[in-house]
Amino acid sequence: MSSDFKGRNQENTVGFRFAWNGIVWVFKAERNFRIHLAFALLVIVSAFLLKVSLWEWTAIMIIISLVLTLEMINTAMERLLDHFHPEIHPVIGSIKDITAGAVLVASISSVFIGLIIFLPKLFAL
Ligand SMILES: Nc1ncnc2c1ncn2[C@@H]1O[C@H](COP(=O)(O)OP(=O)(O)OP(=O)(O)O)[C@@H](O)[C@H]1O
Repeated sequence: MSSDFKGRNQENTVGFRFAWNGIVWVFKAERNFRIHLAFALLVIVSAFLLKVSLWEWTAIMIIISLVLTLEMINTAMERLLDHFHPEIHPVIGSIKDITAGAVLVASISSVFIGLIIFLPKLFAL
């Protein structure tokens, strides 16, 4: 194995560790993230039990990752704004409202996707 390859491999491992630390940080700090994650796990277990199709799995995984990703970006944005501009300002308020709104849009979509996939299966039980 070339030293260049080993070096790059090590860099990737370290980069992955930093990214993992970011996920752990949000998990510890953000109650909303923990709530979304708990719902995601519930949905994944239900999907296994109700034997959803491949396409239904795809929709579930896409919407779960979208909600969690947006929650992380929302948290990062809040920290960034609080760090660089701790004072009250309408523009800061609107940016925070917009990123929180993005999480809400994805969360509402996730509820609709959940109803579309799970309701017919629950009625068929
Ligand atoms: N510096 C500010 N200037 C103006 N409005 C602000 C400011 N900071 C927060 N706000 C308003 O308060 C709301 C909540 O902001 P905050 O930073 O407390 O988020 P949060 O309640 O921790 O959100 P989350 O529950 O997503 O973590 C924002 O959406 C915004 O409307």
